[in-house]
Amino acid sequence: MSRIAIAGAGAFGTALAVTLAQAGRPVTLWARNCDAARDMVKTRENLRLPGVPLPENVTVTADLDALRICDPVLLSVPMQALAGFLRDAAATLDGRALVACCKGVDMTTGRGPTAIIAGACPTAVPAVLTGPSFAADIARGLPTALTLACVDPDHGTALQERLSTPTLRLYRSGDPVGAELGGALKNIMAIAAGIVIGAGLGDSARAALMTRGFAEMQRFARAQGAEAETLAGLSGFGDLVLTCTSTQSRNFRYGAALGQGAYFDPQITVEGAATARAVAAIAQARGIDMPVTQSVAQVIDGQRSIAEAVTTLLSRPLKEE
Ligand SMILES: NC(=O)C1=CN([C@@H]2O[C@H](COP(=O)(O)OP(=O)(O)OC[C@H]3O[C@@H](n4cnc5c(N)ncnc54)[C@H](O)[C@@H]3O)[C@@H](O)[C@H]2O)C=CC1
Ligand SMILES: O=C(CO)COP(=O)(O)O
Repeated sequence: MSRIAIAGAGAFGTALAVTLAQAGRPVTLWARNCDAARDMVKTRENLRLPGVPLPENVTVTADLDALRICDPVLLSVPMQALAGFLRDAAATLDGRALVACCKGVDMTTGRGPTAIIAGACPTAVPAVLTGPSFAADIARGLPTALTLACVDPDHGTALQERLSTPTLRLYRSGDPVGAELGGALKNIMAIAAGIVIGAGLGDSARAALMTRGFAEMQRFARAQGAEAETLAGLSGFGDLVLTCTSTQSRNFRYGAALGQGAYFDPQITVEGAATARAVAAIAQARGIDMPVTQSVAQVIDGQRSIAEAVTTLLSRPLKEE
């Protein structure tokens, strides 16, 4: 059986490497930065996931050629870097199962990860691994459940078995578009929830925001061809609940900083910001009603204050739920 590879040695890729390796499956973890790879080889730790020792059967490398013998390859680079990464890596990675672990919509093309994989690697089997899970929780061996989505049921079943571990339980789905949109859209809502809490608007407002945000997520996903049930599962509703209610979420913390008018380190990965812009543009072009997403995009781009966004949302015409 070929080795599992993980491309992208951030917090999430490293956490997946740890749980898979602990379950007895050797993993090759690829980092683009040679110095970072060398440090990890030396210290057996990744600074993005501090306090978690890398098991012996995790091989860290910055050499893309090392992935030639691996299948599946999990893609855990940030969403806005995925297309560029695959342009460079397509010749090495085409033909195998490529499992997108990133959450978002590409700002340049408006595409999700599986469409980007299919465009760059036409003979690959695209799949998605997504759902409510913080890297630190997975790495600590806390119980976690995720969605593994793949159009082909045989490949989906094989990936589900290969990537489940005693603490990481994967549920199968045949709707990768729905699964990836759930993960992308909930990050926008997590920013909005953070804004609500940061600005002191209260828990009731957050519950309203999450519920109306979920309606908006379903509307957008259905218009993109997703199945409604997928959004109601781990990859949509599950991850929405997690990231809108936990300060572990970077998207939530970013929103909270916006709400408080506080500084937020721009080096921190906040997938929902670029995705809000991408989704707002698609929604506007296609006439999909996305008031929360539009407000988030406008607030993060400084086109509207939080007070103005709240007034606009509250003064929309009254309607049926
Ligand atoms: N951290 C978490 O708890 C979870 C993260 N995710 C998703 O995983 C994806 C990655 O997030 P994290 O690992 O948390 O981010 P991170 O900020 O910890 O690390 C990102 C990694 O990607 C690398 N990278 C950046 N640009 C790259 C490029 N052009 N080519 C190759 N590598 C590049 C960076 O060097 C860094 O190692 C995101 O889409 C995120 O939404 C999903 C579930 C949980
Ligand atoms: O996607 C995640 C949890 O499922 C991680 O959320 P953040 O990227 O907001 O930290």
